Amino acid sequence: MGEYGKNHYMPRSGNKYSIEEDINRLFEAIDIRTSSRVSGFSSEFGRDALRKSAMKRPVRVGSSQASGIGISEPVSLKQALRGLCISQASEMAAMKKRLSKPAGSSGVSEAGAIKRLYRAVVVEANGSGIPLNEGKGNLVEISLVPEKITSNSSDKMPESLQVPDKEVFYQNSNPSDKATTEKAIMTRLPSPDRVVSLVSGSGSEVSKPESKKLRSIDSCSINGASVDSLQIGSSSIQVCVETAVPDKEPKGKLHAESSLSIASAADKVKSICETPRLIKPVFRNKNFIRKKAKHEPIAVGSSNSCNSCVGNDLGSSTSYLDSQTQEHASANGKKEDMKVSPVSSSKNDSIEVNSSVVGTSFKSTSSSNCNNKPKALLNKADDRSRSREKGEFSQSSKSSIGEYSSSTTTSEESNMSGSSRSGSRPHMSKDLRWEAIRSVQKQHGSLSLRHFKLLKKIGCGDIGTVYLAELTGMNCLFALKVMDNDFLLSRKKMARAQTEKEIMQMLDHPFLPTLYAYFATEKLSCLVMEYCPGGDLHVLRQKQPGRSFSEQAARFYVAEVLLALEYLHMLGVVYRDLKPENILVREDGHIMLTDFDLSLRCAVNPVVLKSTSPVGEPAEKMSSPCSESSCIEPFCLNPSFQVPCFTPRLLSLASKSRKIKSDLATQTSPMPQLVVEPTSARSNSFVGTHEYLAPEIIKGEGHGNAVDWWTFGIFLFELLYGKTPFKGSGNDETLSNVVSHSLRFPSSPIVSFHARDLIRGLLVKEPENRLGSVKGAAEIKQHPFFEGLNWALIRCATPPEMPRFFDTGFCVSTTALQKKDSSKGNICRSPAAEGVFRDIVKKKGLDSKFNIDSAGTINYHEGNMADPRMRAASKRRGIEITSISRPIRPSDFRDFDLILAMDKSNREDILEAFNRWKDRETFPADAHKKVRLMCSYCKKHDETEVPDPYYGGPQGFEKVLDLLEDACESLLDSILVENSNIRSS
Ligand SMILES: Nc1ncnc2c1ncn2[C@@H]1O[C@H](COP(=O)(O)OP(=O)(O)OP(=O)(O)O)[C@@H](O)[C@H]1O
Repeated sequence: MGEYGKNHYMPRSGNKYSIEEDINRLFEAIDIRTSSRVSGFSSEFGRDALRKSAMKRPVRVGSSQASGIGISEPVSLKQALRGLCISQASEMAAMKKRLSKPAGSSGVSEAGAIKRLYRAVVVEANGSGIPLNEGKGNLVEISLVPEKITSNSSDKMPESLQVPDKEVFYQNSNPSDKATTEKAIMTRLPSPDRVVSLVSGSGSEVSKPESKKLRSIDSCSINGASVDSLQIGSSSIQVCVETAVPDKEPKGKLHAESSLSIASAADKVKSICETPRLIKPVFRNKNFIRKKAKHEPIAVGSSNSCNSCVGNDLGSSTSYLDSQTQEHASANGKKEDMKVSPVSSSKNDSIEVNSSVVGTSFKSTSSSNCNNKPKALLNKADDRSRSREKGEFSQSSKSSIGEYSSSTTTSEESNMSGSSRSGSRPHMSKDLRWEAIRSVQKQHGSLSLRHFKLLKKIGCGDIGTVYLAELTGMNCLFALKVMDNDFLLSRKKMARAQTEKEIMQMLDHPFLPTLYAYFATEKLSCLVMEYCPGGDLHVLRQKQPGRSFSEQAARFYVAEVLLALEYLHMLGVVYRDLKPENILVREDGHIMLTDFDLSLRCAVNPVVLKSTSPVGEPAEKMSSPCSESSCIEPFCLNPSFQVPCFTPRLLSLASKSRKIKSDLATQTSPMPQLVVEPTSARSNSFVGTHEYLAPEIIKGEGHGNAVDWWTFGIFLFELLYGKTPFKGSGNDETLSNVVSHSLRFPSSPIVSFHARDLIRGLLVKEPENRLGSVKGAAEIKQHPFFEGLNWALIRCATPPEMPRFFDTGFCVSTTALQKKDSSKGNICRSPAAEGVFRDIVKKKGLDSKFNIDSAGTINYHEGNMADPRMRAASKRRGIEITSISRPIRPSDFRDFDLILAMDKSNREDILEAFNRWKDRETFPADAHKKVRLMCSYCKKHDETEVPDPYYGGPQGFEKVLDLLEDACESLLDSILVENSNIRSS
């Protein structure tokens, strides 16, 4: 990690970043004679020479002269391997975890994985005698196949869902194909477990610690090539050195090959996402295109607004939910089940439910929605619903189209390893939501719908309805996606639901959703996900001046989306439905890419591409390794925050031609590049959203990973210009425009050259020439539009916009305060005390961060009080922070000294509680007047937008706590004075 690691992690923890050491040791242990061969190898790592050599030719494995990964380019391979094993965005989280754990405590060793991976590559390269990359010449392929999460027995889908699900798979296949494919699946599966897992697809966790461990390497020979399969956490990495693999599979024999490929071991390392082209898309497909219900205003209780709306069956009206909410408060679980059951006549409600915790979450910086205020969230969700109903913001004309060719899924399934996967994810096992889920499971044996209180319907999609739900008794909020099995079966959407669930089970990334649990009954299937209170980017864009984001904000959002897509591609998932509507805003302002039911799953073959250098290219044009410790490039050894390393400097020259640009990018990246892109993925499904559909999908030419880079271009365009580039008056015209119209940029708003250049590179109609299609996200990240961006730390960056409402409420008390006031029993909060508090924060220049609510509560504008670090720090200081997930109660005013109400929308609740409390308690006579005064004070500060220097960092917490402590003390003094006044009067 070099300076980077030292600067940013070591001082805090005192630990070293072990992965780098491990890698270094690994490389030292290998007899690398680079220096003798490479002239000019003078620096510590011989970077100059390495760079030159790297630029001349791609990596050659097994060749006699200085070839082989790690021999001619040890540094770059090292970096490449690191990049492979830890996606850059999650690297931070992984490090955090490592640093917080005692050495050796983790079952997963990324360094170990790298070693093994490296060993496998080098051994193969040097000694196997296997014909190496004859056809491809210069590529070492490392297959990274996401491992299928298997179900445990309790995670099986209901019987009724299994067979029909297969039917969905094969809906468009002829019987013989189906039989072949089924047979192929069965042939490949070694154990009944796997059959269950693949057929039911109801995989879920096995969150046992040992399953995190690096597994043994299974070796096999595939078509003469050696394949080593190595499992790291959730992924099985298969290392192979194989003969040339065509980038594109030949067309025409797609279906047959699917079946065959499933049966053949070679498909472990090959993409087998071939799908028969069953439907000629383009305009013939338009009958299948229908508007997605979610884009229609939520019609309460209407049946046609959303076919899949479980909520309709449930009685989806707001009033219903409200009443349900109330009933929940008093009724038993049975009643809840009945309410939730879509056809309640049967009271099924047997909601037997085989639940399973899927894994362990991370989200270290984002607050958990545990202990929040459901009511507040309810209000917020109400607001959002109202907005939709009014068509104010979220009325999007963009509807997803999901027309699958069925065998895609089949082949994808076959690619998933059937072995058991640890449910544990390498991040934040301490997430309160996991604890809450586990606790309920422990208590009741399993998790079911009756354990959730549905607070609000958030929205309705193509395959299900999403509710804001509280895990009863746990003060934890989740988004609960409820799908009606009968509906899914009758509409042949079971495969989509299955795909979504299976993909979500694999995810462990800051910008992708965490699936906490999955359970199903005969009637319903439910996904328990992380709840995002910030709405979606479509809505957020509409709120911007001019309905478009500033370039800075757009850059932030697209960068986070890029990292999410990169991670998905590494897992072999082509997302296919990128659009602002599918990007939710977390409460910390960072994004979450959702909705995977249209995604394509396939194998991915990581490729280490060695850069080539044109003869005579002056060395100065190549980015030099950073000697000045000023590089922000995560792969750089000397990163810093200002000057990007390896960023192409000549790209502007290349704007005339994608080809030239790509070459230049290669030239300026002297290191071999690791490309983990599902480049050979192919599907003929007609899926996506009209305005976002890539030309190759519309033309029915078969598509692969490049569709995500097309949609990425449209997405950036829309964020910047407030509209998509090819939108026509109707869907047909839009599709026609996509295929035939050239890209034009509106004259306003003014958008920078770099942004336009990036869009131009992405919106190339031929997928093979599109930016990102060959080298994936890495290529896009290098574009000057992103210059200066610190990819690894973006999750800690301050988002352009925080959700308007903090949907969390916190009550604070200090033990000291309570003791001091024990004589009185009740602490009487007074406006005078609040005045003192206000003065203090004002004096400290922090009055825009804290204000006093009309109810006399103190609002803290930024930061996340629920963060476990915050809690731990406050505990050390004897301050107790209790986060609550319910409306404020009158007694809270007695029990807590400070009530930090994070959600301004629930002010009325607070005021009501306050008034009820005050009626029964002693209170100064002028309270009402003061309350009014504070109200106007509050209003003023509502409008204040302040940067957030305290957000996210430990020092920030400390400062907040300082402030809090001061405030508490002052408050106490005033309270005591006030109380004694009251007593004496
Ligand atoms: N985790 C979440 N937190 C908050 N809101 C969510 C969450 N997941 C989904 N939503 C919202 O719920 C609504 C329905 O989502 P859902 O994914 O079911 O439908 P969709 O996005 O229309 O996708 P599809 O129809 O393809 O399933 C959307 O408005 C979405 O923004």
